[in-house]
Amino acid sequence: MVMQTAPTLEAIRYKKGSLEILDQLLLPFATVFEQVKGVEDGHRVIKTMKVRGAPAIAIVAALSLAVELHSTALVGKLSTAPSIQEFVHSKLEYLKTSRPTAVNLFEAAGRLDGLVARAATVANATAQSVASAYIDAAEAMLQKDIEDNHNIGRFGTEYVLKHKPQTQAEVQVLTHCNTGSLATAGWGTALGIIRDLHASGNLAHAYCTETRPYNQGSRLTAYELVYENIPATLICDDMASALLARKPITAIIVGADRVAANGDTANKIGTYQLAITAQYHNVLFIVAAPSTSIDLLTASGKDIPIEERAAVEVVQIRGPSVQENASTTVQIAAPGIGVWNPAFDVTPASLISAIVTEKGVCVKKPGSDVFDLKDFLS
Ligand SMILES: CSC[C@H]1O[C@H](OP(=O)(O)O)[C@H](O)[C@@H]1O
Repeated sequence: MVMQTAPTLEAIRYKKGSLEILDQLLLPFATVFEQVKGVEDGHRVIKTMKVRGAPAIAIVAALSLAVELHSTALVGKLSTAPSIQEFVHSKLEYLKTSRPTAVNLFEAAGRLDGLVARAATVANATAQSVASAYIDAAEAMLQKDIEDNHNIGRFGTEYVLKHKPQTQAEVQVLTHCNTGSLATAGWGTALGIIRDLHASGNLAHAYCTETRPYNQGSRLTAYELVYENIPATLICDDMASALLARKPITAIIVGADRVAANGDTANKIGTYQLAITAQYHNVLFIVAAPSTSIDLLTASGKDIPIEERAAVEVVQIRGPSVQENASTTVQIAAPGIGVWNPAFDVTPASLISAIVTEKGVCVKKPGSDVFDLKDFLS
């Protein structure tokens, strides 16, 4: 473990052969980076949510295998192109079992698997050439994600400014969960739009929800907003409708873990009720995600697998520990109570105003209740 004293919003640190992730279980109480030495570590830090957020999960999974492949000992052991290909395939299959809902992990695994299969069949392919092809592609994901996020920010800002009510001189937004630098390679998706609105002088105020049970809002998004000096206020999840009734909120902007072909969107639990209240209050409801979050093979939201997590996340709450660089949990529910803890819900396309990606903004065709994402991506 590498201890850090200065706060940082860099959640993934990579250089060839070395990967470190910021342990998000300890934020905002301590900034501690943990080494990810290979696929076993990668799977564990994703499953335990030391790293989380759909794009970050995919990147850390891919880089954990890059680190393992970089080990010359391994390429020495697996001396042929087909043996490396089989090794990569089995490791990617294993990484896919870490968390089920965010499709970015499955998209990255499928793409890298195909790339390695092709690299293994070219003339004169060697173990080293196949390993290098994988490593180069995994490394490219870091830069591509940051570029995509900046484009999402730009397109999202344009959309909000074009569609905000004439009566609102200033933009005020509400966001849910954490979709910022901590959930991506950097900048963020929904939080990237909020950053862009702020950087371009168009944001009057941002509100973020606590996001129970895991508190990505109060622990992570609030931390990022404070760090960036963005004028912001934290609310409890059950205050959202009151906020929309009392304040001139321009838009609710959220991320996505998986967007079905018709636009139904799986995102952090609580997103669905925010979309309902947005429609009731005639507030824009915007989903922001890279195109890798769009799953054209899943027709609608009813086919999206929803992760259910452990009861401890609901009956306990995380706080600072007396011990430096640590956090602890406190029981907040009556012992013995039953718990249901779905990590995500599905917001129907009909409640979503626009889906903002790095390729542009997808809206519904006039008279339609759903999006045509196949057409949008073609
Ligand atoms: C840009 S990240 C998308 C997504 O990831 C979060 O889930 P989790 O913290 O459980 O990994 C949340 O649903 C965000 O909107």
